[in-house]
Order: sequence, then structure tokens, then C-alpha cells
Amino acid sequence: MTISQLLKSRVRYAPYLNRVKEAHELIPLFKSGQYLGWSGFTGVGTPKCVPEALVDHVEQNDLQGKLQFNLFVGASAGPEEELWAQNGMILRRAPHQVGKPIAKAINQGRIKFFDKHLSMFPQDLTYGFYTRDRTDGKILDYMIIEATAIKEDGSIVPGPSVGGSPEFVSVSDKIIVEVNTATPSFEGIHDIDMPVLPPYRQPYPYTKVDQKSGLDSIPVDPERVVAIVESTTRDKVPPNTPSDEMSKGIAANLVEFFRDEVNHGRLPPNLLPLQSGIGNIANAVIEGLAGANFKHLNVWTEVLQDSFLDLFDNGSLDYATATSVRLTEKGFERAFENWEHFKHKLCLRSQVVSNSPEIIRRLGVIAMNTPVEVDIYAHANSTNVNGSRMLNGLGGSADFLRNAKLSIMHCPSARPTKTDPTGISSIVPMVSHVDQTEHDLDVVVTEQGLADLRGLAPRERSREIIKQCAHPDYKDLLMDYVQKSEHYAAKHNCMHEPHMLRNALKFHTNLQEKGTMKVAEWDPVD
Ligand SMILES: CC(=O)SCCNC(=O)CCNC(=O)[C@H](O)C(C)(C)COP(=O)(O)OP(=O)(O)OC[C@H]1O[C@@H](n2cnc3c(N)ncnc32)[C@H](O)[C@@H]1OP(=O)(O)O
Repeated sequence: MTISQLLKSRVRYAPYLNRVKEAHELIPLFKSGQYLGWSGFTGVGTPKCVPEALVDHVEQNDLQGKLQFNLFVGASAGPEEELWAQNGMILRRAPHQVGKPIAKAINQGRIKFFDKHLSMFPQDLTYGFYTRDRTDGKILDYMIIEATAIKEDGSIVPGPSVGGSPEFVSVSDKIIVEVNTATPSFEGIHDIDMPVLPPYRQPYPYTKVDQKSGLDSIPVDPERVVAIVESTTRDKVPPNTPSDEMSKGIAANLVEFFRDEVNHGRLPPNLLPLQSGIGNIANAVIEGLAGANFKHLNVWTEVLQDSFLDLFDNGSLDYATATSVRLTEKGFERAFENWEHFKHKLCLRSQVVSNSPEIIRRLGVIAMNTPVEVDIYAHANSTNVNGSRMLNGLGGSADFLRNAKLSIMHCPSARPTKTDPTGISSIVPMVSHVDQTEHDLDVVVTEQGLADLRGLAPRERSREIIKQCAHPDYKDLLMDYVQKSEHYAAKHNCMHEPHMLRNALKFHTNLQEKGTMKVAEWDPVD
């Protein structure tokens, strides 16, 4: 087949040019039940051509539910994964996903999803934990990885994400590389630490966000690379919801808190490395920080969203390191226009390093993530609505929140339901699923205010969270819950963290039955 000049310029290891294939030629390699790894993290740097060719194959041959794979991606993949979910092509999936079709398939019980800390997932895969029932000794059958260049030694230069690719490549029987020629080469932007298993593992040496000591590409045994496919499609990240009064309110409360911490000497004037989670609210909070006039900020995070470009542009941000730059199409255009400037201020690492608990603690990272709900004692639910409907997964939220110097969760005080504009309170008596515990969180912030929980006992915490963070529609209800629980607990000598178990999840059951968390009254307890 003819090989484009652009592809030739990106593939500098000549023997690979004999293995260039069209995606559809690779279909016979795939058998139902195989274990596959994909590159990508939060929808960028994912393979596109081979997954799409497999979708076409399934759709044209009515193979829905008959050609199914165990699929592992560092975090969420792109729209191709949604098509796989719609076509019944995913048997098992970990560790984080985004998109309505895949969440729907998980919640209908059609995909077996398991949710693991992103810092741990790739290493646990290399340990063979997830493939322990295989009898052929393999871990992954195929790794499909998107590259933006191939070096002279055959090693792979990823694109806008590194994620779990170093680990996946190291344990995959065969490797398929999609070289994306529509995206500029990201060569020079990565710092990659290849996995080393205990007892031989050494400490990651990083003491500053811009320190590099790894490789600039992913080494691979060229014999295992079975095909090179040219990809000409860019990543497609949907636009973020514009910030509104609510998200601006959260950001303003946080900025005031940071200024106060600086004034009291608990943070330096340029703060400490920032981590910001995924989603609209996290994006809006960073937008708010961009207007706050902090200087020489640094970022140690897992995902950079569009709002970080504002921080770079206005000179507030000196350096950012992550495992993924999840920019929208507009965001990428903006970044590529200024690429030479931007690429010297950015480093992409593997997710086991970006999310390494040891480094997060060493650097004193300030972690900010969005929960589904937080309870009056500061346990948080990041994943399961009403205790069982999976949204996206835990991601790296607990990697950061457990280990950060300041662990902050931000969310709106209330969310709408179909029948009630404030039908869901983000502050609840007891969370219906726990991802972050009271032992992890320092600060909860909503547009109403900020609860600084450091050093507070649970009964002080409940008052502070309700007073500062709860929506006015729920303040009295929640205080009534606290008072009744304390009355009950005093009688039964369980005053450390008082609860009325009969009522603890009544916000949730009321929501299921009546479409609002506004309970008419608490059930009596003796
Ligand atoms: C890759 C990474 O791991 S980055 C590191 C951090 N990772 C995480 O924190 C992972 C867990 N967190 C998340 O997945 C997100 O932050 C979320 C879902 C909790 C919030 O996402 P945001 O985009 O900021 O908030 P938003 O208000 O738009 O909610 C997203 C969806 O969750 C739904 N949701 C959120 N909370 C609730 C709730 N209490 N009850 C019902 N639905 C809820 C919203 O209704 C919305 O649904 P829609 O898409 O159908 O409109």
C-alpha cells in the first residue's frame, strides 16, 4: 500500500514501514474474550482507526454481543468506546469511563466495570491481578496505542496523554500503533518511567513539578509491533459548560481561603502545586483562579482542561505536569497556535507517577475535586448516585485527596431534579457510597461558603458543613437531623459521630420515591 509522506516523516524506525496496514486488515486478529489495552486518558490520545473498524465489522455482520472484549484504558477513552458500548463489544472495563452509553451499559449490568485508583490500576495489571484466571500466562493480547511519532529505536512517542500505556505496552503480547498525523508530534513533552516491580522498585525522584528523569518515549520490543496504522483524526472532547454564578461562587470562596492561608503563613504566596479534577465545576474553578492574580503557580495534576490555558496566557502559571492534556478542539487549536511556547511549560508523565501518593505528599499538593455528595461528617461519594448508579468512576480523586497537603472538595450546594430546582442536596446526612472518608478531607466548599474542617471533631464538623455549605432549602432539615441524632446518641453512649440509622438515608429514599430530598419529617427514634 502507499504510505503518506507525513507518515514516513513520523515513523523513523524503517522496519515498521513494512508493517503499515489499513485498520480493516487487522480485524481477523481480534477474537471474542481477548484482553485489550488502549492508550488514552480522559478522551485524548486514544486509538481511533482500529476501534472504529471493529465497530463497522460488528455492525455490518450483526455481531452485537458476540464479539466482546475485556477493555482496559488508563482512564476514559473517546467516542469510539461509546460505540463499543452501544454495540455490546465490552465485556469488562476498568478503571474509569465517561459517556452516557458506557455508563448506561454498566448500569444495565451489561458491562462488568471495576473502579480502581488510577495510580494503582496499571501496576496491578502488571502484577497479573486482573488476568489471574488466564491459563496461557498472558496479560494483554493486544495493546492499541496512539503515537505522534516513532523514534529510530522503534520506541513510541505518545500524544496528549500517557496514562497507563507504559505498563500496558510492557505486558502486552502484541502491539498495534496508530500514528496520528493530524496532530503535531508531541516529542519532547513526555517524561516516562517504565514499570519496575517490587522488590526492585526505586523511589521516583521528583521534588519539583518540572523535574524530569524518565524517558521521552515508551520503549518497546519492535518484534511485538504487528502493525502500524495511520490515523488522521484528532481527539474530540466536547465543550465544557460555561461557568455560571454557582461555579463562580465556589471559585471566589476558594480564592478567599487561599489568600487567608497565605496571610497566615500556611501556604507560600505562589500557593503549592495544584491538582484539579475533571468535569465542568473543576474547569470553572480553575477559570476563577485565573482571575485571582496569583503569580508563579505550579500544577501537579492528572488532567489539564481548557481553563489552564488562561492561567498560562495571563502569566499566572509557570509550569504544569499531568498525564493528560484534555483540551477541547478549540483548546487544542489555541495550544497548537502557541505550541513552541506552551510545550516548554508542560510535561506529561505516566498516571502511576502523576497520581503517585508519595509524590503528592512530598510536594504538598493542593487537591480539588468534585463529589456527587458529601455528608455532615465529610465522607464523600464521587461515583455512585443513590449508592448504586455509576457515573464515571473514582478516577484519581482519592489518590490526591488522601495524600494532598490540602484536600478540598467543591460542588454546588444543590442540584435540580425534574420536579424540583433544588431537589438534590449535595450535603446529606450520610453518603450513600463512600469514596473519600472523613479522614481524607480538609475543606468542603459550595457556592454558599467554605467549611474548614481541619482539627474539628465530628460534631463540630456537622455544624460547620451545614452552616457554611448546605443550600438554604436544606439547612433546617439537616440541623434537625443533627439535633435528633445527638439526642438519640446521648442516650445510647455513641456521641462520637451521631446518626439515626433509620433516617440516615432518608434523603435518598425520598429522592427515589418523590423526586426531591426534601423529606417531610424525620421518623421518630428512641
Ligand atoms: C480522570 C480523573 O479522575 S480526574 C481526577 C478527579 N476525578 C474524580 O473526581 C472522579 C469523580 N468525579 C466525577 O466524575 C465528576 O467530578 C462528577 C460527575 C462528580 C461531577 O462532574 P461535573 O461535570 O463537575 O458536574 P455536573 O454537575 O455537570 O454533573 C455531571 C453529571 O453527574 C450528575 N450528578 C452529579 N451529582 C449527582 C447527584 N448527587 N445525584 C444525581 N446526579 C448527579 C449530574 O446530574 C450530571 O449528569 P448529566 O451529565 O446527566 O447532566
